[in-house]
Amino acid sequence: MKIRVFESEHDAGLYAAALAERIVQDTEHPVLGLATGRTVLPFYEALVRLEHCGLDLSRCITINLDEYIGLEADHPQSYHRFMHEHLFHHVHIPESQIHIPNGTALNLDVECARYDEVLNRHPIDFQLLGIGVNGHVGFNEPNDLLQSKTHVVNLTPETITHNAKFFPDMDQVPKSAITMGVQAILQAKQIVLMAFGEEKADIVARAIHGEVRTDIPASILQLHRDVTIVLDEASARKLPGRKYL
Ligand SMILES: N[C@@H]1[C@@H](O)[C@H](O)[C@@H](COP(=O)(O)O)O[C@@H]1O
Repeated sequence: MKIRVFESEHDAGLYAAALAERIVQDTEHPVLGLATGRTVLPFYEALVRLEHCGLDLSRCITINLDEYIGLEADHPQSYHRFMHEHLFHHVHIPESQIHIPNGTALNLDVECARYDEVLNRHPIDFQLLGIGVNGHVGFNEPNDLLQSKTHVVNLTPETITHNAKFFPDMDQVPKSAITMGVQAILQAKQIVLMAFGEEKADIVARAIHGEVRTDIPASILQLHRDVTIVLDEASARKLPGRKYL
């Protein structure tokens, strides 16, 4: 695992986007596995700037990690909306090359199988990840086991509470989601996990340096041969050898 610590989220985003840029330039039909969340915003800002400076993203196929169940695509908190607002509206990736799970599919089992087909056709070259404060990646929540395939997941009370601040009241906070499983994540050629802020310091240290455990899903990344962890000082402060700020 490579660990890179930056002074600002902006610089971290530039670095992570430069890693994606290299893959995009070197691959005929690059497949980008994409994530949502506040943490990855500097990555998308940097990627949009790179495109404006000439990087050709039109050959990219994008596959998002997850989506809430029950939110329409245009709901302000849907991951569809997030991705269009922060990336797809600003770059030239054809809509037909964009893949996000459909959280309003009538048959969610069929939707999960459809998504796995997409993943089989397009193995991921570059997988961007954030990390939940409980160690989840995508919405692979802490559990006794980790599911390999795309699946429906009941969000943990911790995740629901964490998300509540984005919704007007508790009733509207999604309680379940569709998420890619750990197989497609681990099969990505290269993985970049970003984390910022004091609240992630503990889980980052446990995921990177602790045991590989299903109750810390991100720890499974220790098994992958090409993972870069992109941090700021605050999220890195509990890593061995770093001074407390
Ligand atoms: N499903 C997403 C994850 O993919 C993301 O990593 C996490 C962290 O979000 P943030 O970056 O806002 O802390 O949020 C959600 O739970």
